[in-house]
Amino acid sequence: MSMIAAFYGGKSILITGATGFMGKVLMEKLFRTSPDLKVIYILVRTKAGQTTQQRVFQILNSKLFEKVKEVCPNVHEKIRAIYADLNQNDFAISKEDMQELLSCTNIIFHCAATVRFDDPLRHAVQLNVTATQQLLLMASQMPKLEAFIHISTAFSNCNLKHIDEVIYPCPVEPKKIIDSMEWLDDAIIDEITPKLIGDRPNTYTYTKALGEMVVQQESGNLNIAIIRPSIVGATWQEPFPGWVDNLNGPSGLIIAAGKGFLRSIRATPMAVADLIPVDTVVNLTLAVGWYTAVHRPKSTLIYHCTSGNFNPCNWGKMGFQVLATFEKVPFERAFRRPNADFTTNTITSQYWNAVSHRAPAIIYDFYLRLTGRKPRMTKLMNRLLRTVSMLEYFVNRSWEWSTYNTEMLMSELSPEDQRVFNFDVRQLNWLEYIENYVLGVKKYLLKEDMAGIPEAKQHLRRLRNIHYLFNTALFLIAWRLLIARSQMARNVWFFIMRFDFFPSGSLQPRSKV
Ligand SMILES: CCCCCCCCCCCCCCCCCCCCCCCCCCCC(=O)SCCNC(=O)CCNC(=O)[C@H](O)C(C)(C)COP(=O)(O)OP(=O)(O)OC[C@H]1O[C@@H](n2cnc3c(N)ncnc32)[C@H](O)[C@@H]1OP(=O)(O)O
Ligand SMILES: NC(=O)C1=CN([C@@H]2O[C@H](COP(=O)(O)OP(=O)(O)OC[C@H]3O[C@@H](n4cnc5c(N)ncnc54)[C@H](OP(=O)(O)O)[C@@H]3O)[C@@H](O)[C@H]2O)C=CC1
Repeated sequence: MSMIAAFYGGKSILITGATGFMGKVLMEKLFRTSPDLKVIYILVRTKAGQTTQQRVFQILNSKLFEKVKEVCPNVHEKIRAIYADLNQNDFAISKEDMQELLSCTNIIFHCAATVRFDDPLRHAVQLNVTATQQLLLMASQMPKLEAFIHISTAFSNCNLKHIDEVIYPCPVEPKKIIDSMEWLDDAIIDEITPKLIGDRPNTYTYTKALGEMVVQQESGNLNIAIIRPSIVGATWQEPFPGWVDNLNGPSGLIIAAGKGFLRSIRATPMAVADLIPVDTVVNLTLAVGWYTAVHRPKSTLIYHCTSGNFNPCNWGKMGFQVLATFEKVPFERAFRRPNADFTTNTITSQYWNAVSHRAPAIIYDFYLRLTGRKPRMTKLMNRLLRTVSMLEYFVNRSWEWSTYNTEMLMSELSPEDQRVFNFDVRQLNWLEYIENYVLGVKKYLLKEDMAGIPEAKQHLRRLRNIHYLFNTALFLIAWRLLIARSQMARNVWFFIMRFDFFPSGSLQPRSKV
């Protein structure tokens, strides 16, 4: 019997960010392994015209939850969606709901965050720092609370090369930052943002670091742990391989490369690609929840959930396998044949951006205009290049994360728990994982049917022929222009013709046998 699964039985669990990528997998695993849990409270806002209930309904009726419905048929009754907006005071939670949360919650998993790299500092602070502070305040009023698990990121200190399982202080105290956001206007905040984030690449990593400081400073008597995942990717094993539902991290780039938009990216092939499957992160999170509540460590423990030091894979190997998978299972209606490559310096990268990204987009838009349609490719390409430029920081560096606490926890688990809540990435086969990832992107993100593969292959063959035709035409035009203008080119041309059409040493045409 799994001790961890048994621990969550009968518990009331509060999850923030349950509608997000990681939150959904966390809920799924909890229901599947501990169907006798009492209730999962989730803080949900309304979005895209959907009420909180409609959002929950959609999640529970998705493919991800198919297995859950078999083991926990009354899952609808065990999930309690509470309207909340983490940007508001007291999260805009009603008094009754707040009362219930304060009096019943046993465990908190705080997953909600803004993960956008380009968020204005004010918004990123509000969600990643102030909301964390407010949630801690709520937690301190929960008499039954056994553990508070905060999800951070392994990149909160990406300005360092070697990162230990400790909290590194930022120069300006989070409280001062929170206060200043209240009275500074947006223009001034924008001006001071680069100074505040210092050598971090974006507001996301900076505010996640501030969030950790808040957790440390406001922990009081709470049992707290922090989990720092690296780049979270599709599921490895559970509930099935390859599940993914958003474009963050590599997923968006896999689509862009598979559809033929992305042809080149400035990346270091030998740099470690520290990807971690989302189900691995969730297994560690649940194990940490159990350990923190049961063993009550004296201080806040930080767990690195990374793959690099256990089972390293580099971007070169990963990119190669992504391309190999496109050969077997191409995406439908590609713009160009998938043929992306890595460049290692800024000048070649700019060259390829002009030749392989911007020029084809302009030509295609010209064609759209000629055929009376609205041009859109240049806009799309600009957006893609902006996204790529934001991710480049992470594909041109390697980091080392110490994993002492994660390894300690692994050794504390019973063999059954090590199996059910497996977070040992040494067992992960990267080539198989990447193949399933690409397949998952095709099935769950692009919603493409496997039956369409022959047609997709046919489309790629057509694109290849157009490519050859286009190149041949381009060559002939260039050559014709050259011959018209240069005597030397004419001489070379006649020299070649002579060899091709006349036997050596004679001026008689070669007989065609
Ligand atoms: C040696 C041999 C080599 C062999 C060959 C090599 C071949 C190469 C093959 C290449 C194949 C690719 C394989 C892998 C490549 C490497 C991948 C590298 C990824 C590295 C990621 C590192 C991130 C790690 C950071 C830390 C981790 C975390 O803690 S946080 C989680 C990560 N967070 C994010 O990823 C958020 C990023 N996103 C954003 O910040 C924003 O979305 C944005 C700024 C990127 C865009 O903002 P904008 O306002 O312009 O757009 P938005 O409204 O958000 O969306 C507009 C449209 O764009 C789509 N979109 C959104 N995000 C992405 C994305 N990440 N990629 C692509 N597209 C995206 C979005 O859906 C919108 O579309 P429409 O709705 O159609 O308009
Ligand atoms: N994905 C990754 O690669 C990594 C993620 N992490 C961390 O893991 C955690 C989960 O990330 P992930 O699941 O990928 O992120 P997602 O963007 O998929 O999910 C974010 C969640 O936060 C919720 N949220 C955002 N703003 C609000 C708000 N104002 N009120 C209520 N809820 C809000 C979102 O709700 P809604 O659906 O309404 O938008 C969503 O449920 C984050 O803390 C992130 O920093 C760490 C390392 C890597």
